[in-house]
Amino acid sequence: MSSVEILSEHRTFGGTLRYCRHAAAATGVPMRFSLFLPDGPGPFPMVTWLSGLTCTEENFTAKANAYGAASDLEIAILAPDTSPRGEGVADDPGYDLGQGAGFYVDATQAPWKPHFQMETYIVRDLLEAVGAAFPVHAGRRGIMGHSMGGHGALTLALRHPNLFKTVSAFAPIASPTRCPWGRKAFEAYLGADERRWREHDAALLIEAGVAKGRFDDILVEQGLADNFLAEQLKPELLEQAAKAAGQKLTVRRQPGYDHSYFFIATFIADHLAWHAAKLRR
Ligand SMILES: N[C@@H](CCC(=O)N[C@@H](CSC=O)C(=O)NCC(=O)O)C(=O)O
Repeated sequence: MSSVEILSEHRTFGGTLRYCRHAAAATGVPMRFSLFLPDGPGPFPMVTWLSGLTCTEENFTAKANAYGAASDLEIAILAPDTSPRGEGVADDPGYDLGQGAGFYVDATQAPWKPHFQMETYIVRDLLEAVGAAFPVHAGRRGIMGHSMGGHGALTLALRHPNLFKTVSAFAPIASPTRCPWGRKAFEAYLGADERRWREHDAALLIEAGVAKGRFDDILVEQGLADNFLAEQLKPELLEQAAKAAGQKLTVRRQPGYDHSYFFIATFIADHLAWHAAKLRR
């Protein structure tokens, strides 16, 4: 179990936002995360937010406008970095691979394998470290994310039964095996055998019935002015998969909204309320 170092602490919306660092066995390098806790003894239900390409643990804290709602709803929000970082950690000149683009999978291929173990990092090291250091409820966890992080939220929830009770996503990469961002990352991290890719594809997992009996609904928010919608995101693939599997999935399409945190900030309170209501049951 790793200990958590608090790097800074900020009062906000009647709660406390902390930036933290801890040693993580999976990635082999120190990892950073942010955690918002409402005031009070807890233990609080906790929603984990997974950010998208190019993000750190700071994009959500600065831009999502989430903490007023989180305070009112008395839920914690955990937001990790999107990859291992630092000297000695592999990288790529592209914004969509390497540092800042971990895709929430465990890499099996060189040069990524030694540190890019983001799935195990999130579901084991991060949740254990936060659970040991802060008053959060292990049985009341939700997960959500944006774009690459929407793919991460959906696939981690689907692949790890009993870890998360609720899952939602903003403009998620619905089917990474069928879009350029996903295909590039999966080939690099998981290798050329596309059968391994399918295990990390939210639409294919839903179609295979993995969500049935576990999630009474899955909520997806999608802006219709999102530049990445047609080529990278494809929410219709989630809808087709859910229909085929008899899984309830709600896609809310929002005219005029783009891919940015302005879109996220507009609808984050709705998602937090949706998670909070289910996590309280
Ligand atoms: N820089 C790239 C696009 C990068 C981008 O849009 N990143 C999004 C997530 S995209 C999918 O995972 C993001 O959240 N950026 C951070 C922010 O604060 O907005 C390009 O130029 O196309």
